[in-house]
Amino acid sequence: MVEPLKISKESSEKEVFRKKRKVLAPWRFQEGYERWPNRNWAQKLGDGRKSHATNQDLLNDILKDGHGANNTMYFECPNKKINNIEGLEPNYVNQGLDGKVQLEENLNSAKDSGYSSGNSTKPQIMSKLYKAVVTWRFQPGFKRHFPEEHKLSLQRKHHYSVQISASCELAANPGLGLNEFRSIYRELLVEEKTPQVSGSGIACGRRDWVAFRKYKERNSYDEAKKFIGEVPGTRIGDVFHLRIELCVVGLHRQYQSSVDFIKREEGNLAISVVSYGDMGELKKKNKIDIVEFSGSSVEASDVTLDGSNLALVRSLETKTPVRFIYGFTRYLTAAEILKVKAKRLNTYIYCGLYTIEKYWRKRSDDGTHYYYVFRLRRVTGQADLNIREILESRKSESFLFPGMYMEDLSFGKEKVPVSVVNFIDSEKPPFFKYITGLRTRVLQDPTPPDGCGCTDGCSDSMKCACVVKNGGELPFNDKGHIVEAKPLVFECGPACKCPPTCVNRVSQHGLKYRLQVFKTKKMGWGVRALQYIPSGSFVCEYVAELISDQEAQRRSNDEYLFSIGSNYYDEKLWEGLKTSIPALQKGKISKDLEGGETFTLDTSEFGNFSRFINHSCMPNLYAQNLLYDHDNKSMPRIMFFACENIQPMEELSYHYNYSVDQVHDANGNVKKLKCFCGTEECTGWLY
Ligand SMILES: C[S@@+](CC[C@H](N)C(=O)[O-])C[C@H]1O[C@@H](n2cnc3c(N)ncnc32)[C@H](O)[C@@H]1O
Repeated sequence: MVEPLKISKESSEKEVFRKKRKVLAPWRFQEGYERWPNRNWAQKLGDGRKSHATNQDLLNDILKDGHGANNTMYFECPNKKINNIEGLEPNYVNQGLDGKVQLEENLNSAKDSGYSSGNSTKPQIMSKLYKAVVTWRFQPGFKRHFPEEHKLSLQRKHHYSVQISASCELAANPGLGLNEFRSIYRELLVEEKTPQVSGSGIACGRRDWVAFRKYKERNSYDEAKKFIGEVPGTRIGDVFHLRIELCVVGLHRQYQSSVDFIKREEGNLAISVVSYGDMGELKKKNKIDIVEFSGSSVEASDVTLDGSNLALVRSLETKTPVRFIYGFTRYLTAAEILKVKAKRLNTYIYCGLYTIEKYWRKRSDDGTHYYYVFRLRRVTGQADLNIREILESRKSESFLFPGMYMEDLSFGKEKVPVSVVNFIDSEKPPFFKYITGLRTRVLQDPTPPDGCGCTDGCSDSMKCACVVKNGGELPFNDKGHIVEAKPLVFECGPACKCPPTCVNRVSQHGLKYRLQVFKTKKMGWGVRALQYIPSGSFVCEYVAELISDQEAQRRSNDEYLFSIGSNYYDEKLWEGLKTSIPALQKGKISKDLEGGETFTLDTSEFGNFSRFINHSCMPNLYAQNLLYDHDNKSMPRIMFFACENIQPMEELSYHYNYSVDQVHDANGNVKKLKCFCGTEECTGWLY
């Protein structure tokens, strides 16, 4: 038996403060149901923070309230056997971490750190506690809510301001418009299905068309605004990969026709042409001073000039300069097809202004029809252009093949692949071992949960033992959405007689939504939804290595620690919610919690994609304590449920629940980290 470790007054204050701050919020969420934050609760939290001038005040307050009575920290009991239970990673023992080695490791590190059984008041202890940098990590947290109308009005405001600034700047620099268009297009590229947009004459379903439609909706795009000669903001050598980009920047405003024109009283005047070249031929001669453009074909008997041919002839007659854009086609490799979701890639290069010198009628090779050929000469004095170099460097393609793309971060371990994209740079996600079940050596002797005996459904609150454990109410509705946040949810488990389809088995079936890990601009990697996720849906588990808090203190990387703790008994935190969970009623404190031992999940080395979910001050997920395969209440699983409807491409986030000025570095100095969640509610700091 390892003696309990008594800790210094200062550390016990910290411990108690930590417990006090583990807050779960009293909000309910159902599909489509939103509500304002519980003001009393928010007020209480605010008051709580303000009224405790020192931790000692807070400590006294808590002790008076009867909370935080377990101020004794226990040393991890090292010599218990390791159990494998369903859902837990089975091979941990095989990795050389058997109980004996661990016992020695613990004893050595205890000596190193100044810990010893029954004697922990040495000053070194605090430095060791500080060493792990945070006194508490991100935790099951709270969520402030805004009604849908409020969020919509925020979006509209945001949208409006984008529209204004974009259109003002666009006039001066059409390139800005191109960037915006490309980012819309890239977003569509990473979605698996192209959203359908109906509308006038646009062939729906093509990502480029859909992106253009969205771009036009956001900007005051004037299709009729056409330039003769140079187009402000464009330069010779500009490269494009989508025909529609030429429309966006104004070089060529015809979606499909190769000749763009301007209307004049005397008839249309050609102002730009897009000519498809043979890359092999061009690479050989690399000369663009004189080019030939094949106009539209005509019947053999027809000698009249009309349409685009006539417009080109008028430009010849009036010596109107014509913009010449060369188009080349490249067939993509299998890997590239995956990224661009097309078999060919066109490259359009703006070559400058040309004048049309002459034209003639030519018979097609098969002799069935005629077409007009126009010879164009490049206007002298324009910038040189090396088309070959542009095509060979493929630098311009980087916006389509940026950074990296990975089909499945889990390498088939998840039921639904989790893709990875990086449009910011070429960095790959940091290495970690992907696991889908908790990895642990601290979960010993798990009390097997009392299974229910239901064979005809688990919704009967009188009959189903698991429903009874949940206070007589099923935690999920008939769509499998959680009804409200609870201190702890019990799902049916391995010992239950009900089938896997049971209504009380929701989070144990793994991932079902398409999600994507992506590189954010300011917060490193993040996770986003690729499809709509209704409020209340189970999204994912924080799958990690489960370690004791003491072990967490020893770990040098604190970026991926999630303190699970146990806040079930803090009734104040559950005000307004039904907390009639029998196992959590006073007087029924289980043996798991008697010692007050608390645990942490660490995903720095082992974990799933949830390690990349960032913090937000206005999150769309919340962390729910949940048990199904064991009964140890000090080690609940952390399950993320959607606390609002999540739209495709929306970043997933939860509230890390840190407290400003409560995070310390190895020397005990307060550490600070700015928050970049960018929401209306942002407090500016993560901690
Ligand atoms: C669990 S990790 C989240 C994934 C992380 N972005 C990454 O690239 O691995 C937590 C770390 O992400 C960063 N982070 C998460 N949310 C943030 C936010 N709202 N603002 C700034 N940084 C954030 C911080 O560096 C934090 O320590």
